[in-house]
Amino acid sequence: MVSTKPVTTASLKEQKKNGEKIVMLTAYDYPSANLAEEAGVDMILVGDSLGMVVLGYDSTIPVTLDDMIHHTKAVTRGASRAFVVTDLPFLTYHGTIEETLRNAGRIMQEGLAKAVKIEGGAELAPLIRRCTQAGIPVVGHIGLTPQSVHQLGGYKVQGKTPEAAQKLLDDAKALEEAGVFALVMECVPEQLATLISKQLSIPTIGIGAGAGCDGQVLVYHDILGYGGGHVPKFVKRYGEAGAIIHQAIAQYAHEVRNGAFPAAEHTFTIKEEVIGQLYGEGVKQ
Ligand SMILES: Nc1nc(=O)c2c([nH]1)NC[C@@H]1CN(c3ccc(C(=O)N[C@@H](CCC(=O)O)C(=O)O)cc3)CN21
Ligand SMILES: CC(C)C(=O)C(=O)O
Ligand SMILES: [Mg+2]
Repeated sequence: MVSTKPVTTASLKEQKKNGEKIVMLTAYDYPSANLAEEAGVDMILVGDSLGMVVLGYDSTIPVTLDDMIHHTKAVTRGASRAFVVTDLPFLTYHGTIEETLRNAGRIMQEGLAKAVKIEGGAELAPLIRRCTQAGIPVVGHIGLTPQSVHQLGGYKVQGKTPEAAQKLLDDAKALEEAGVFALVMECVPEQLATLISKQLSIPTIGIGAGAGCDGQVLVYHDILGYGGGHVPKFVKRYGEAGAIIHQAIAQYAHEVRNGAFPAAEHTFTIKEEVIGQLYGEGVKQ
């Protein structure tokens, strides 16, 4: 039985304490948020992956704050129980703290998200403190951070060397200490993500980080088999929505062309005498 109580930062922490896995899924619009909510996900992420998944860019870098607000508005109209988190996009949290607060504030005031997510490690600690002091809940994101793809040299697994693994552990602890209420770990080896999850008291949410995290997140279109592009190895497909949609559109096109659509039940009529009168008056056909 899926609970109907709204998810909160406190209930998420409780889930970790009780060993109940946290389910997070991205959504980018009203119908996807509705479906995610009805299916009982705990958290919805309005990810900047929307740039690649629904806007057709080849990275998350072109995504703007206005794009994120636009999609967040649609998602929050479709979700009431699930906890909605929105990504701060590329370069919207690297200026002054005042600018960052204004940007995060717009996500919450205009988009009505309950929290923001930012990519990066210990260097973000002062910023996170200021956000949480201002009442803005923050989710951290370490490991593969797609906004740095051109520095990382591609979408690759992170934390494989002893130094890189130690840095991820140090970053995770620094982010917890700075006040993030949850931490996303992307493309991190399972043993390392498990160790980090055990050492933190806040929930960890993995994507390509193995089964030892406190929760999992995946991209909506990836689990549904809906959408083109490269699908990462960590994705499991739970549906074939793309194939279903393709088949339906092809059938529609076929029936328009052969006249099977529209049929009588899709058609409006008026009384014969009304149209007869018009014909009688010589209406042009
Ligand atoms: N549709 C979609 N799903 C995602 O999960 C996703 C996006 N888009 N866009 C933003 C980021 C980019 N992500 C990605 C993209 C590619 C790989 C990838 O190809 N990884 C390699 C692993 C390479 C290695 O072994 O180091 C793979 O084979 O999966 C991983 C994460 C995750 N995010
Ligand atoms: C893949 C998840 C963690 C994300 O940041 C996104 O969807 O943008
Ligand atoms: Mg993202």
